[in-house]
Amino acid sequence: MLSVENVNLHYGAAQALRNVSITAEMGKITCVLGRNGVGKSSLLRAITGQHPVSAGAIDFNGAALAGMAPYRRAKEGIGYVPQGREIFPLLTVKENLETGYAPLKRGDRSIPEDVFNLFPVLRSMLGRRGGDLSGGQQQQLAIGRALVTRPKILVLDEPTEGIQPSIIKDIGRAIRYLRDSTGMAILLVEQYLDFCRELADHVYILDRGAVVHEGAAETLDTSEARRHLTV
Ligand SMILES: Nc1ncnc2c1ncn2[C@@H]1O[C@H](COP(=O)(O)OP(=O)(O)OP(=O)(O)O)[C@@H](O)[C@H]1O
Repeated sequence: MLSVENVNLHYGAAQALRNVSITAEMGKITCVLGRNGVGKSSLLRAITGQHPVSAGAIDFNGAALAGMAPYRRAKEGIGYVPQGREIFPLLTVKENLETGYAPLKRGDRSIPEDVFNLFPVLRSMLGRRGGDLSGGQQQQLAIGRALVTRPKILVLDEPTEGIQPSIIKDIGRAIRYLRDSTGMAILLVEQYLDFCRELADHVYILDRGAVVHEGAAETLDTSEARRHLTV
């Protein structure tokens, strides 16, 4: 289980997270909803080690993460799919996937078959440059690359952003499959309410850097959620 407890995060004098506490359980999909600029990416940066926290604790399966370098967190099993995909445009699809080998021992360095079963387009495009892929294909590649690291928790930053509906469906199917077949934890930040409601087991709403709602997905009050998602 991932546990974020009373975390504050600052950019200089500006506070982006205020006393944020969330948990993401193994075998469950946890979704953090919020509109632009409320701190969703900052929360994931705190979890993956891209930005230091100013207060609070982050634990994953008993290991304290705060202060740990991002590559060490990857070794602990934190797989990250960043906002905007961050694909290497001049590397091939295969090479992009192989960048996920970095936290693995030499003997474990292979691309799991699941990556191609979930996203068959990646197999057919292995020799193409990342930059030649469509946005949806790049999103699938970014998820595939995170899966190469053999994560115990997959952390995704707005995977539906700018993606066409058919690929959003594929990504939803993949996330559900990963929860059900591997028992990994999945933590998703989103502003797409319907995607989140269909997939999530547990939902948080973030507003102005603070958690303003927490509960089981089936009890989510959609009109309250919409209120927090509109400017
Ligand atoms: N590197 C930075 N330096 C200064 N302020 C930042 C930085 N990154 C984010 N912020 C500010 O912190 C706040 C939270 O940003 P964050 O990116 O976490 O929000 P978000 O919910 O992920 O939004 P989006 O959906 O637009 O990515 C915003 O006010 C943003 O302007």
